[in-house]
Amino acid sequence: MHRMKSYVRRENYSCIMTGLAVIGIVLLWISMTASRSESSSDVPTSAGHAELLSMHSSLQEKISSINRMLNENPALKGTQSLNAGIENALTKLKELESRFKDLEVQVPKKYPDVRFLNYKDRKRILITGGAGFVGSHLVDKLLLEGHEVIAVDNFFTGRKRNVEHWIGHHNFELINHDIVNPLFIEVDQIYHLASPASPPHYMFNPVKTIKTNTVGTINVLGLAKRVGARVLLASTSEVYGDPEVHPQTEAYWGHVNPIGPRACYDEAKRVAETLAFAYLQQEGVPVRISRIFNTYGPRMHINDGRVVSNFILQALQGQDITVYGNGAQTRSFQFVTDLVDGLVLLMNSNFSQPVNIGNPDEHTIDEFAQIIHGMVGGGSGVVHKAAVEDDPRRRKPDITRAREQLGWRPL
Ligand SMILES: O=c1ccn([C@@H]2O[C@H](COP(=O)(O)OP(=O)(O)O[C@H]3OC[C@@H](O)[C@H](O)[C@H]3O)[C@@H](O)[C@H]2O)c(=O)[nH]1
Repeated sequence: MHRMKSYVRRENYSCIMTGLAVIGIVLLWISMTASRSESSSDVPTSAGHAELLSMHSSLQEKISSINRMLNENPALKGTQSLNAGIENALTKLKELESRFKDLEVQVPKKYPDVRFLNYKDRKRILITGGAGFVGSHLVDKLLLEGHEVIAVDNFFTGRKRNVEHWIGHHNFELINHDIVNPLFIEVDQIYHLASPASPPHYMFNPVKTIKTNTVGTINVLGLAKRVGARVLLASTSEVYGDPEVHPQTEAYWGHVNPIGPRACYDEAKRVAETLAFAYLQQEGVPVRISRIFNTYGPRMHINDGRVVSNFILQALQGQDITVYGNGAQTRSFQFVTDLVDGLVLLMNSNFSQPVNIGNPDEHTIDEFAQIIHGMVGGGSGVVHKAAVEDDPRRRKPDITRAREQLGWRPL
């Protein structure tokens, strides 16, 4: 909950910061324009820069001469030569703006510092769904550790802005590709995360969700077989369905309605696990299977539709917090960087059985609504809406296996 508090504060803070940033950018632009003309001799010169500065000073001269003309003879206002002068100045101003844009692109980008790994330790790692909420945090971690990362995404729920801070970095590549189609690429490891994960998103196009998790998984496992890569499958706590065992251990087979609205995700992820095991047993592909429980953190989309972002958004906007059903259903939430640490530990372990990655700190959704309300404050009430069909009533991971096999637990 300590993590949750700082997350909520950060979300609140980021709204204010966005506004300040916009104002800042405008002020910065103005000050850059002014300071470049004032201190042209101090500015380091490149060909484009020097040209820009001379354009700028000639523009300034022109505007001063127009002003001089105006001051000396106000009767000139509206004459042909003055109009031509102003038009000329405006054209030059437009050119100047476009040169600024070009130069901005040329300014070398500052990237986060990445560790140096020698060629033996450095891996080429593919992340399907690499521009998504979890995928982008994994991109950060693996790049910072010094690996080469190729992120593949079809941008259905992923966003370029989640990884834009790495675009252009020599260790990073972003490919717009739908994993339902085969991919030919040489890699050492594959984190297979591609799939919508929020219930409203995966229910939006159930057939596509099934294809992504079945055909997409076959493509990933086939690729791993061809190039000898290791695969980590992002499975889910939803393979337990509406569980009759509590807390859920990996040995529990689950309780899923095969034709319910959640089946497109739950059953497709179950098939994905089956496929991973078949490729392990039949083809010897090294696989790792993570069963990911509810997760929250930065880069969750504002319209993600899951409970954490919905409640925070509603509370920030002073709207009623909408609890589906009676609010007695339970969940436990882990912070996204804990999850990503667990995924990397699992990938690099020798363990091929499924492993729960989640936080055992369980709360009812009603309690959770109160927690968010308490943190954000404001005038929101809590209202109960119709229950969601097949909504799991209790969910809490047993993480004994993760602790014993990986030495992992949420911080
Ligand atoms: O606005 C809301 C949203 C959700 N909820 C409730 O909050 C609980 C959690 O719902 P979420 O949509 O966040 O997530 P769910 O637990 O249903 O599914 C999630 O499970 C684990 C992951 O693998 C997936 O990311 C996702 O499928 C549910 O009981 C849901 O009915 C609300 O009461 N109000």
